[in-house]
Amino acid sequence: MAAKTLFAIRGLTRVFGQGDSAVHALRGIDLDLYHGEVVVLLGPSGSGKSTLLNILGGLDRPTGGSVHYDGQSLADLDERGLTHFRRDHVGFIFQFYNLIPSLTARENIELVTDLAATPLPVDEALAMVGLSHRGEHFPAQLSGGEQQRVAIARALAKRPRMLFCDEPTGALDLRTGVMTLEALMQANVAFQSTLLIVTHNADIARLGDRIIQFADGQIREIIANQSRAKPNELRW
Ligand SMILES: Nc1ncnc2c1ncn2[C@@H]1O[C@H](COP(=O)(O)OP(=O)(O)OP(=O)(O)O)[C@@H](O)[C@H]1O
Repeated sequence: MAAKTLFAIRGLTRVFGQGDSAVHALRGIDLDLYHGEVVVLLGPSGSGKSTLLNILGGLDRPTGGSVHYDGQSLADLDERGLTHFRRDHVGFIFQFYNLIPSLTARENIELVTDLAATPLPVDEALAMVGLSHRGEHFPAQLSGGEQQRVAIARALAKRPRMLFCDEPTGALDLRTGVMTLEALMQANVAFQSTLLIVTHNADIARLGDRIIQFADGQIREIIANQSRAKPNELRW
């Protein structure tokens, strides 16, 4: 059976600014993302990776082309519709964890579970990332890797169909990076969440079902990976 398309992206462009100072961040992207797959996006700094994630996640709008999510054109959604799309279907993981410092790990996750349609209980989300014992701690009392896992628990708690991960291990060492990636892969296994992982780290690409090589706002190559590596097999 053919894989179900979650995102259909056609002729996508994004230009920042105008005239001589215009930056063509995306120069015509055609891509399908399939339900339940893990896609790794590799490319040099400034090649447009974050711009693509922001548009797919409903945080930014394209200059041209189209994005359909499960058949729905994102361009047809008003701001309220985009907010619902983000809230109900997608999770974001960034390099710097974006936790609210004055809230405990549990309270940071509750921010999401209070709004989501069918949330995971907070304790289950914490358990999935191996932090059951840390729910009452504040971000400043947690290591970088632990903070990132709280951020992942927060994203997982909405059982997202799509998880966008922008350099999720960029600030972490190997050991904590591996734990972080294992937490992400849990979402893929437990909820069949589609993962789109942006990284500079070519070794992380081995986790993907497909590896997309980006350059200068365009897709240069898409490589299908027949034997996905496990996070604990990676080295960097
Ligand atoms: N809001 C903005 N205004 C103007 N230019 C922007 C804006 N956002 C991104 N750009 C430009 O668009 C291009 C693509 O940026 P983007 O952040 O998508 O690249 P990236 O591949 O994610 O880079 P990195 O790996 O360094 O995060 C860059 O030249 C960047 O300077």
